[in-house]
Amino acid sequence: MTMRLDYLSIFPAYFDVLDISLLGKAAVNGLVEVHAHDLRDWTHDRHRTVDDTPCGGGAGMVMKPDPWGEAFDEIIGTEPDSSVHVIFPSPSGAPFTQSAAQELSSAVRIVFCCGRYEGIDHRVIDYARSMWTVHEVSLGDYVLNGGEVAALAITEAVVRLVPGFMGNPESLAEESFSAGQDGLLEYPLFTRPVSWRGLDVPEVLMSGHHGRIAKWRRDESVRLTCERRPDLTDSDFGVPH
Ligand SMILES: N#Cc1c(-c2ccc3ccn(Cc4ccncc4)c3c2)n[nH]c1N
Repeated sequence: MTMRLDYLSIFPAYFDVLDISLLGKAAVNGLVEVHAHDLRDWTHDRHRTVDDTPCGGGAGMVMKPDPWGEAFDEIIGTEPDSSVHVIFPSPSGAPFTQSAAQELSSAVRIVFCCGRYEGIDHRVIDYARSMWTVHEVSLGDYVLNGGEVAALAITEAVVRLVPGFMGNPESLAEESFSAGQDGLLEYPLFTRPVSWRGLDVPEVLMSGHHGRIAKWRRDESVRLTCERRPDLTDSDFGVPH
């Protein structure tokens, strides 16, 4: 099954990068199909205007609904279809999580609506909700200038989970935030040389004792999670007091 990804933006060139690396390979393998669109193609004035002043006053500009609606009609269609997932990156969106990425990895179609300025006229989101499955999501508690970077990050998080994308799917199970990791942060990683600039690989990892190695890794995941992400520790994870 091919996942179709559409990107609506006034800077469609942001998505040229999707031709590179694994994502490019996935497109070649037919796993994903990428289409980037310039929202200004659905404007009709000489200046190709996509924004206007906010109703009720306030700073900045708001993206007009008309170009979005016409782009939706052409790109997605005019009939409701809950199998189409429409993603609006937004600073006021719900935090995007690994479980959301997991859910979206089985979608047949995802449309990213990348706003700029102060944001998109809310009626665009309301209209989209009446037609498709809509996700208003945020990457995190910091401010970006638009939705494109978020769309790229979400794309990578989702597509890497599509069956057949990763050469070794087993590696997914041990990553931070993966279900296989019990929601813990990933343990520290080491490779050769065993000694590097006076720094050595922990002896336990060279012991060949799989039980001890597994315990060290679990303990390190719990330690790191307690230190850096207490919000993820909804239990003691058997932390020794
Ligand atoms: N996802 C996500 C985001 C964004 C984001 C996303 C879309 C748009 C469209 C326009 N802007 C600029 C803007 C608008 C209003 N307030 C502040 C900045 C965006 C920011 N910022 N921070 C995140 N984690």
